[in-house]
Amino acid sequence: MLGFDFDNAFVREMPGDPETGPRVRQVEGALWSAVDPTPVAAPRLLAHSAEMASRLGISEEHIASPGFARVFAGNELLPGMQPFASNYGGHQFGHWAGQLGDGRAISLGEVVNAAGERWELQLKGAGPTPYSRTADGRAVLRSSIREFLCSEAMHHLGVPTTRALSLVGTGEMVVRDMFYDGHPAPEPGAIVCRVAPSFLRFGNFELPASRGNTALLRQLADFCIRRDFPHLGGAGEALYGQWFREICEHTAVMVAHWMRVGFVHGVMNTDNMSVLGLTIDYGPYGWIDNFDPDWTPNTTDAQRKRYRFGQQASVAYWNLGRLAGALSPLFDGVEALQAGLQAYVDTFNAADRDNIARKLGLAECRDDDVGLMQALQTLLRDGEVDMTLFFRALADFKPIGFEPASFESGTSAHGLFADAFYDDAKRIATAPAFDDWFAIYARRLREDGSDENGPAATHRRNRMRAANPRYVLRNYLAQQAIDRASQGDPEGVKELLDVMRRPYDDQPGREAFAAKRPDWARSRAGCSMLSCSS
Ligand SMILES: Nc1ncnc2c1ncn2[C@@H]1O[C@H](COP(=O)(O)OP(=O)(O)OP(=O)(O)O)[C@@H](O)[C@H]1O
Ligand SMILES: [Mg+2]
Repeated sequence: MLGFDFDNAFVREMPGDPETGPRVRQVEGALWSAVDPTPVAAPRLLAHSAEMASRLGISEEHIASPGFARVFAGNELLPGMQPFASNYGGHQFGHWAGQLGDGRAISLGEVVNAAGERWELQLKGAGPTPYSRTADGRAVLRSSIREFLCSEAMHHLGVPTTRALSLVGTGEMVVRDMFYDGHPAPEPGAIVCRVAPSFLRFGNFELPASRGNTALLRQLADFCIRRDFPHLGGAGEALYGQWFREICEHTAVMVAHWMRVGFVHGVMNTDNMSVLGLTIDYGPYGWIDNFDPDWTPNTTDAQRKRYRFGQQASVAYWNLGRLAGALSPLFDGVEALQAGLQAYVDTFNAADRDNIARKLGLAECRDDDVGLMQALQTLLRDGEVDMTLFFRALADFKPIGFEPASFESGTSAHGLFADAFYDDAKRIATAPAFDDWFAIYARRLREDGSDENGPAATHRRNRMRAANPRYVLRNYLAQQAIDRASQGDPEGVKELLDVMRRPYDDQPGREAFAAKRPDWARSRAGCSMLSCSS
């Protein structure tokens, strides 16, 4: 019926909790607990990803049937499904938090599709588990819409990510104190089915390590290598070393993509870091509007801004350090772990340079170009310039015949970028500095042999447009879709998803989705500030 078989390797091969059901508890010596989703009152499919469905071999006809909504609300299990919550710990905001685990995520099973790909299906918001602690195991519609949309938007942007298959309304209300200010209120509930080859997180390894259970740690590491890194060869420490190195490299590539597209994860705790280097846990994330490396959308982190945009590469390194510590019982010395961390640095730097070359339209990134990008970023920050609009427009900059001062006087370059500024006074104040920068940039492009309208310029523009998206999931766009869905109309979610399917293409008639943040959204909840309460 669904066109796939289940092959539940994790629960088959890894030790599980002897107790089943959702009683809250510490679970020692086991990596997962069997627990069923709690049925909901009135499942209703609000949106789905056609790409993910077809990848799994699920037909559109099946998606439209009531059975689909029931299964992906957790009301019905298909043959072969073995629901479980996984047991993990984590460092939250720099501190070891002990056992956390899937408190509201319940995996249904591992699918192997017709192409032989393995995809784990996981419901987020499916009800209480042994790891729910004091919370309810549910998720609200607004946060589920955000997770659903961003998972797919990131995929289409080329950023490694967990995917989303479906968004199902539960027909039940969930009480949340959105700003932790003593005003709890009921909100509609929803469940996302997310999909990934593996949901293993750094925290899955940290927890057995923190309890001194090296045998369990080793069992999990061996399993992860076997299932999720089958291409790695060798044995023993050499194999573990290669594996850790790949985790580091994948993490570096992921964060470099975040920096390229202006994504701020918002809560990079080690329990939210995937060993496959997939973006996971779309909670209080946000997108950069005006370029500001110090910005974080997460209101819980507003004071220290640990997870601000410009800090993400360092935080990922710190997180990998925690993972290295957890894995250290598998190693005699520290060299292999240190080499892995160094591989993170090297991979990130190489990816960052690649970003510079592609975003600026250079054939390659020379040492001086790193400074050129840094100077530009300072200007973008000082001038309060929209990151997405600016880089997109940069492809149309004409280096030949560019005269300094034209930026200020309103000809040439200026016209291209005028729309990217949020503040007129700042635009005027930074105009001379932008002029200087464009003069250097124009010279640099001419050195690269860019012609005005010939094939070299076309090639450069196409390359830039493939690195600098026209459409990103701006915070206010997601909020508008949420507002509509909260009134009972999910069409806004579907339309936004459709726009985000082709983020690098100009889509005539959809200019509004590329518009910079409107004034009303500057300080509105959900648009520039996101609560962890989800
Ligand atoms: N409503 C909830 N009910 C039960 N547990 C929750 C709830 N919200 C969060 N948790 C748990 O709190 C911990 C940290 O939460 P965090 O916000 O990082 O994750 P999350 O958004 O629930 O999910 P994930 O990381 O699976 O995407 C996790 O163990 C998570 O399962
Ligand atoms: Mg989480």
